[in-house]
Amino acid sequence: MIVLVINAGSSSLKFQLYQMKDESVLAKGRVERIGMESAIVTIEPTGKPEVREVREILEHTTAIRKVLDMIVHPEHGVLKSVSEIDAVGHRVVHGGESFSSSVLVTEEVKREIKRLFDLAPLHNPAHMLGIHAVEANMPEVPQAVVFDTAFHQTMPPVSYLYPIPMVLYKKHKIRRYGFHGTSHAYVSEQAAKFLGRPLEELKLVTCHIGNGASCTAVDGGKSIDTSMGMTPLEGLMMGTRSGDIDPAIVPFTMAKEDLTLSEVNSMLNKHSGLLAISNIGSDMREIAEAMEAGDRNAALAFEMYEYRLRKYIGSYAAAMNGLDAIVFTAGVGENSALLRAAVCRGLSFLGIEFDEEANARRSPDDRAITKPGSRVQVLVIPTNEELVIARDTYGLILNRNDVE
Ligand SMILES: Nc1ncnc2c1ncn2[C@@H]1O[C@H](COP(=O)(O)OP(=O)(O)O)[C@@H](O)[C@H]1O
Ligand SMILES: CC(=O)OP(=O)(O)O
Ligand SMILES: [Mg+2]
Repeated sequence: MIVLVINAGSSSLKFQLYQMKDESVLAKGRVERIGMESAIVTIEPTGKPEVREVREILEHTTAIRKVLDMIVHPEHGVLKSVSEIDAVGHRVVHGGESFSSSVLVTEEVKREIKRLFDLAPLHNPAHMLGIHAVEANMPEVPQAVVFDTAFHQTMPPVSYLYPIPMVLYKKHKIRRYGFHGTSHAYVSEQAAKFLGRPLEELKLVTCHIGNGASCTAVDGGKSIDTSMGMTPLEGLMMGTRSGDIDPAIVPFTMAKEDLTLSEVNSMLNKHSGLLAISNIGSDMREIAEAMEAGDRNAALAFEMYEYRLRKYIGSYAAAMNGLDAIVFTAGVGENSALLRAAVCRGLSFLGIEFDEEANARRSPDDRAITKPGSRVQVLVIPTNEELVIARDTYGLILNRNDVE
C-alpha cells in the first residue's frame, strides 16, 4: 500500500510518500510560499537528485496538483500513475475534545475540524484546505487525519483545566489541549525500546524542541501534563512565540501601545521568543553563532530559553513524583548539543550524570548522552511524525477493508 502524508500549513505544504510494505520513503518534499507569485516546489525522490521549481502557486489545490505531477514525472518521479496512491494521511493540529485517536475523513469529521477553527486559527483552516485539495485532485482516495492533540486526551482535569470560571470551559471548551502529541508518543515508545523497559513502568519527560516547542510528562505511557495549552502559544519560550507570560500583559500592552487584539496576538506568536530577545532571529543556529561571536542579546535569549525549559522539566519530575529519563527531539532538541548540555548541567540534582563527550560527538545512532549508571537517563531520539501518520492511515484503511 502507498500512503501520501501531508502537513498543510497556511503558506506551505510538506509531504512524504511511503511504501508501507517496508515503511520506506519513496519521495518527500515541500511547497513553500503558497499564495505568492514565486512559490518554491521541492521534491527529493529517494535515490535521485533533488528537483526544485519556482512558479506561481496561488492556492493549495494547485500545490497538491503540482506535487502529484512531480511524483509521476517521467524523469524524477517515483510512481507511474497517481492511481498507485492508496490513501492520504493529514496532520491536523487541533482535534479538541472530539478526537482521542486518528480517524478516516468523513463529512462529520470535516464539520468537527471546522468547528475547531476558532481554537487553532493558524493551523486548522490550512489543514482543511489540504483535505479539500486532495478531494479535488484524487476524489476516490480515502483520507485519514492524525491529531496533535490526541495523545494528550489522557490528561486529567487537574492539569487540563485553567483556574478561571468553569462556565468558560462548559460553554466554549476553554481548557488545555496540548500539541505535538504524535511526536511525544513516538519518542516515548522509542525511549522505552532503547531502555529495554516496558513503557508502562517509565516516567519520562519528552522535549519536542523545534520552531514550536513543548514538553510532556509521560507517566506509564500516558500524557499527564504538557506545556502547550488551549493553543500552541502557552508553555516554553520558542523561536517566535513567547510561551508563558502574565496574561495581564495583554490588556496592559493594548492600552499603552494602542494595539488591536490581532496585533497583540501577532506580537506574541510571531515577534516574541528568541527573535524578540536576541534581535537576531528565531533560528537556534543563528543564536548559537552570534553567542560564539560575543553577542550579549543572543546569550540572554539562549539563557532564557534554556532556563524556562529546565524549569518545566523540574516541574514535571515533581508532577510525576519521579523521573527515569528525559528525551530531546525535533530540530533544536536533536541538533543543539549546546542546549542539551546547558539543561543537563543545571539538572544534576536529579541524578543526571551527563556525558559531555557523547553529547558533543553524537552520531545518528547514538541515543544516551548520560553515563551508563546515571539515575536519570537523557536520550536524543529523532522524531518521525510523518511515519506515525503513515502507520495510522495504513491501519485505518486495513481496518476499514476488514469491516467491508
Ligand atoms: N544544527 C542545528 N543546531 C541548532 N538548531 C538547529 C539545527 N538544525 C536545526 N535547528 C533548529 O531547528 C528548528 C526547526 O525545527 P523543526 O523541528 O524542523 O521545526 P518545525 O517542524 O516547527 O518547523 C530551526 O528553527 C532551528 O532553530
Ligand atoms: C502545534 C505546533 O506548534 O506546531 P509547529 O511546531 O509545527 O508549529
Ligand atoms: Mg514540527
